[in-house]
Formats: sequence, C-alpha cells, structure tokens
Amino acid sequence: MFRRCVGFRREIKRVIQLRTLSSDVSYDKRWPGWQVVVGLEVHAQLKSRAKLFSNSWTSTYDEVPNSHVAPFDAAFPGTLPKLNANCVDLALRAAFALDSNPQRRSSFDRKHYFYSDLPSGYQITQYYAPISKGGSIYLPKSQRTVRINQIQLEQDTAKTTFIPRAQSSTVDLNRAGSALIEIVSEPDMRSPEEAGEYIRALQLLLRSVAASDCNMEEGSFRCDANVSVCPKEAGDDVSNFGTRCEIKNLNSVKFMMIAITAEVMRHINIISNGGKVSQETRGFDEHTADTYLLRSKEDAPDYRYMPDPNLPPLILHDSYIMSVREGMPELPDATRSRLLSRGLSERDVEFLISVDGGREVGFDGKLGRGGAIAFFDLVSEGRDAKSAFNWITHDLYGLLVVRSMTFKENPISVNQMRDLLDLLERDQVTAPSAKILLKHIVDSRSLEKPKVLAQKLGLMALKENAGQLEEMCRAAIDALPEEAAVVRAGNERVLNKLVGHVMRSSRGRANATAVHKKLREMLQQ
Ligand SMILES: Nc1ncnc2c1ncn2[C@@H]1O[C@H](COP(=O)(O)OP(=O)(O)OP(=O)(O)O)[C@@H](O)[C@H]1O
Ligand SMILES: [Mg+2]
Ligand SMILES: [Mg+2]
Repeated sequence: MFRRCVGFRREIKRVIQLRTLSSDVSYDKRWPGWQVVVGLEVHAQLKSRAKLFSNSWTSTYDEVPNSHVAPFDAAFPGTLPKLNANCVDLALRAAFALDSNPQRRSSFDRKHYFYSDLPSGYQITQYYAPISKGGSIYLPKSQRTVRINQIQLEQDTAKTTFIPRAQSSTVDLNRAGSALIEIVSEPDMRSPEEAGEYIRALQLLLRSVAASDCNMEEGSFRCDANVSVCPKEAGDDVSNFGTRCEIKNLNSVKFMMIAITAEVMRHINIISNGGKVSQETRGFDEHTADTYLLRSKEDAPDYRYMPDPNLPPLILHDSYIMSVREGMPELPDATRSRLLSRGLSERDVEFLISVDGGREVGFDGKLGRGGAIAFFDLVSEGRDAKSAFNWITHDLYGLLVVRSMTFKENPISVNQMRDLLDLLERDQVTAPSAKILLKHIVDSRSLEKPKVLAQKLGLMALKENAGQLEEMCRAAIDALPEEAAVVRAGNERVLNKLVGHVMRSSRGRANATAVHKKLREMLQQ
C-alpha cells in the first residue's frame, strides 16, 4: 500500500512538473478563461562578513552550530544594536541594480513574535519606512516588466531543527542577526514560468553587484509566492484580483513553479465548485507536489510593529547615495550587449553568464581567479573573441566540469591562457597539442608559462620548413607504399591516410595543412 502511494505521488509530481515546465503548452490550455496572478517576496542574505547589528562574523550553512554568535544575537540583556555600514552599502547596490529609489530617510521597527528561532522575541525590520522604494525588472522571455514595491533591510532568524525521535528542537544561532534584504514585487507575474524567470533575473542582478550569493539550496535566497486567480477579463486592475494565498519558504525555482501551479489548480477547483478562496499562509510538500494549510487569515499573528527605540532613523546623504551609484559594477544587460558587440552570439553570451550557475561574477586580481566572464574579458583583450571563447568554454571549462571544479577553482591564470592562445595564433603549437598543454596545467597546477611547458613536453609545432616534417612524411610514404602509389596515380583521397600517419607519429604536433602540402609536393615530384 505504502509503495503504491509513493509511486502515485511520484506520478502526480511528474505530471505537474511536465505541465509546469513544458514551454509549448500555452497557459490557456492549462487554465482556459482564468488569469493567474503572482507576487513574490524574496529574502536575500547580504554578502557582508559581519552581521547587521553585531560585530559577529556571518557563517556559511555548514559551520559548527553556535560558533558565530555575539551577545546581541543571543539577546543578552543590556546589549545594543549597531548598524553595519557595509550592509547599507550592499542594500543600496541591490536597490540600484533593481532600478529602485534609495530613501534619504528610513527607519527600523520591531516585529514581535514568539518562537525559539528569535531570542529577543522580535525581529528588527523596516516596516514603516523601507530603505528603498519602487523599481522594476524586465523579463525578456515573458516580455513583461515586473514592478518592485519596496526593499527593506532586516535581520535573519536563528535556525531550529526538530528532532522527532527526541521530540525536541535544537537551535543554531549562527544565522541569527545576519543581514537580509526583503524584495517585495507587485502582483505583476501571470504564470509560474514568469515567476521562474523573475527569480533567475533577480539572482543574476544581485550577484552581478555582489550584494548576495543568492544560493537557494544553501538558504541565502528564500522565496514566498503569493498566488491568486481571477477571470481572464479582470485585466490588470488590482481591485478585480482574487484572494491571494501565500506559499512560504520555497527553496528552489523548480519547486516554486510546481507549488504555484498546484496552488492555481486548487483555487480554480474551489471556485469552480462554487466555493470561495480564503486568504491563507500555506506550505509546500515536495513529495506530494501540493500545498498545505499553515494558518488562515484569522490565525494571522499580530506582530505589534513598533519603532525600535534603540536605533535612530537611517539618514543617507545625497553624496553618499551618489558615491554608491558611481561605484556600481556592470549590470547583466550591459554585460550582454558588450559581449555581443565583441562578436559572440547570444547563445555564447548566455553560456558565459550561466557558467557555474552564474554564481562567480567578480574577479580577484591578486589570486587571478574569478568568474568566467571576468576571465574571458581579460584573456580575450585585443584578440579574436570567438576563438578565446571556444578555448575557455569548450576546452578549459570542459576539463573543469569533468573534474567537478568550479570556474573559480580554475588553476590556469589569465597570463597562462593568453600565452597559450598566442602560441596557437603563431602556429607554435597545434590545437591538439594546446589541448594536451591545457590538461597538463589543470592536472599539475603548474605555474610555468605554456611555452616553456610545450618545450619541456616536446609539444612545439613542427614547422613547415623544418627538416623533421619532411622526415616524417618520408617515413609515412615508406610505411604505406601502396597508398603512396595510388596518390601518385592521381587519387587524392588516399592522401588522408598518409596525413593521418604523419599526425600520429608527430603526436599531433604537425600542422595538418602543412603536412598535406608537404606530402602532395613529395608525391607529385
Ligand atoms: N491578489 C494578489 N494575488 C497575488 N499576489 C498578490 C495579490 N495581492 C498582493 N500580492 C502580493 O503579495 C505580496 C504581499 O507582500 P507584503 O510583504 O506586502 O505583505 P504580507 O505578505 O502581508 O506580509 P509579510 O511580509 O509579513 O509576509 C506582494 O508581493 C504582492 O505583490
Ligand atoms: Mg513581506
Ligand atoms: Mg508575505
């Protein structure tokens, strides 16, 4: 029975997944006559070393529990918050990336609730006056602009884990007090796919300005989806929209899209059966691919918001706001057009942007490490962009992927890569030899110049006029006398066999065109 049940659930999941993900199914086929409305609330952890109001370092998800906790994070009596200026910087960068308007004056409020993940009994957030208002993200695939309502700075909570066997929970305060920004969208998305595109675009933007890592699986980027349905004719007037339900804590784009689809179906079912959707907060069960009730609107907690008396209003001077704006790194749209103008195709550009899930964007000049785009920029400077792209993606990235390495772990420096491309351009090494060199550097982590390595490993190309090439051609003719006779008699096609022989005996160091030419010369004499 249990087995059948699991199989059935899997089947439902598969069907919903197919419905959600297949792009050729028009939305109307899934829910003819209905309009789907989605608004997203996203919590992104800011990429700051220190927490929002204490001087404790932030931690990654896999660190020893309770090892990054200042007395303030544990709500020791008498401790006071002190705003970390770096978090304000990052929030402002995020705001500019989303075309939002940083506010000269914002303030901090207490949101009260009683749960073990919140030692002080309240979360410091920005309820009345957020740090930034407005903004938008354009989604090219959906051809839709999603408006941002506001961006607020707030503290993250601790992490509680329930242990069923012991019937108790453990609390890890490492995350408590880390800085988050909550980005609230307007209800502008009209399908699960648009919501998916919004999340991916938002991740790309926040990563490009290094405001957040945006890793959903590690919890540094979490999303709540608000979903409602109404008749298609309702249009974009909010007063015509249906009652929304909020699905909390979705931790992957795929699950978010499945959860929205399931919720839409649930709403349509209720309304079609003459019922009324009631405003609820819901959870998502990955195993059933369905949402479930967490609490109804009547049970909604009263957060008793009040201004935090320990924190003065946050006043930002125009000169400071301007300085953050001026220091903004390149945004994805600008990167795209710059790369396109260098002669890469749209597909190439999307590939570069998506290397390592688009996570590593910046470049650490000192370590010579960084994301694929920065590496490409430096390597391809002053040379053919397409050939540099091919070597970096097909060859180098291919080697890294097989070895489960990210681009940031790439052991080849910009200078080594440039040197290798120089050798290729000057025909000093052949493409097969360059591949061997690349593999050698990745595996040995050698810091030597590729030219020196090529000499050491005997990989320098055999030049056209070098006696060695002629010697090898002569050896091929001697080894394959019948083929040589056929070529002499005028059948050029057999020449390839002889060329292959030379290429093998030169271990790829000979240039195939040069070998062709040489053999033809020798056999036509
Ligand atoms: N009819 C609707 N259908 C779908 N989404 C909606 C609808 N009306 C509002 N929304 C979305 O619901 C979200 C409301 O978020 P907001 O943070 O303002 O309030 P909240 O969910 O009540 O509060 P909390 O932050 O405590 O969860 C927004 O993203 C908005 O776009
Ligand atoms: Mg909210
Ligand atoms: Mg909400």
